Amino acid sequence: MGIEVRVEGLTKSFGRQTIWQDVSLTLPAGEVSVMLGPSGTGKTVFLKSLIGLLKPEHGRVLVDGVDMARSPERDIMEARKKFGLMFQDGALFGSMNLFDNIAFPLREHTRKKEAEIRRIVMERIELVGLVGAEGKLPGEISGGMRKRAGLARALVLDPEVILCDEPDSGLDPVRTAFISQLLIDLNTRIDATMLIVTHNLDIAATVPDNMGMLFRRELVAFGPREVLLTSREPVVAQFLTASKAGPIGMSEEKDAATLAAEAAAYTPPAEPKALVPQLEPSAGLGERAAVARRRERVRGLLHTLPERAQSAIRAAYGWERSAWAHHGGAS
Ligand SMILES: Nc1ncnc2c1ncn2[C@@H]1O[C@H](COP(=O)(O)OP(=O)(O)OP(=O)(O)O)[C@@H](O)[C@H]1O
Repeated sequence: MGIEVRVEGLTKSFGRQTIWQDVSLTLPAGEVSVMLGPSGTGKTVFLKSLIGLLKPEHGRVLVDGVDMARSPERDIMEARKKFGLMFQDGALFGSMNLFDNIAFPLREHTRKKEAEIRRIVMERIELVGLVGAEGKLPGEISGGMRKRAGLARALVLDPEVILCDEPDSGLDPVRTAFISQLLIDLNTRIDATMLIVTHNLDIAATVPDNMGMLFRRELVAFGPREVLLTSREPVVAQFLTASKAGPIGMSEEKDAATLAAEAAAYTPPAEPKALVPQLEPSAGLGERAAVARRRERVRGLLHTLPERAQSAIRAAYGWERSAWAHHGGAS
């Protein structure tokens, strides 16, 4: 099973530019989470901070007892092996065929024999549906295939946490739907903790157990998917309905007063988008282990959530409000 990643009070700046500040959240073990946010809000910087490639000035990122921001570099390197990273463009070596690209981390970081490497690589190639393409160069395949190859490479070291940076970028809606299904199936098969950074509203609505949003140097919210999907917070509602009206504009450099005035003047649409069900694993894979764990976790924190989110969660799990009130918990 995947491991929990705990982020506490994280602040990252480049020179005098604060990217985000005081970000706290926990990626629950084995669950799928999505981080949304307009362009340039520091989502990629956040992913890099989680694995210790960038060093935030304040706060901690706790992974199995190691602080990825401040522990000795040797411990960070060791903890980084628990992560699998899927970059936007697949980050494949153009001169290597897919097999060698996917085998690369095994050859670089382990002393495994070639026969064992072949077994692992072919298993991952099958997992992402690329059997037959292993001899091709990245330049000879489609963007969607490159992403799947990037995902296969992220999987060879059996990661406990998988970070995906915009798995949909450059893909058409159909291929995006396939990659969404692949991510859910992957979570079903290996039960890893997953964080997906994306702008894609379909992925946001159908893939994650949990969702967060970065905007204007803050984490606007993070929690069970129902919290954001039912939110009336202007920034969240505008983003999730892809509306032009609201505090998010083309300009990245509005001042605080303009932003506050726009947020105050913004009325969220009368009805938020209807909640669509989360994707189920493909036939034959069984249920995600995360589902039962999440149900219990959410049961425990239900009373702390906004009323709209509570209603949506009760409806999704079939928890009766009256039973909840009478027995102090749902059955
Ligand atoms: N190494 C760096 N040095 C200085 N500034 C950086 C560095 N890396 C990122 N930034 C700045 O941090 C900000 C956030 O960048 P980031 O790529 O994380 O945004 P994002 O939310 O992932 O955007 P997008 O959705 O467009 O990919 C940008 O203003 C970028 O210029």
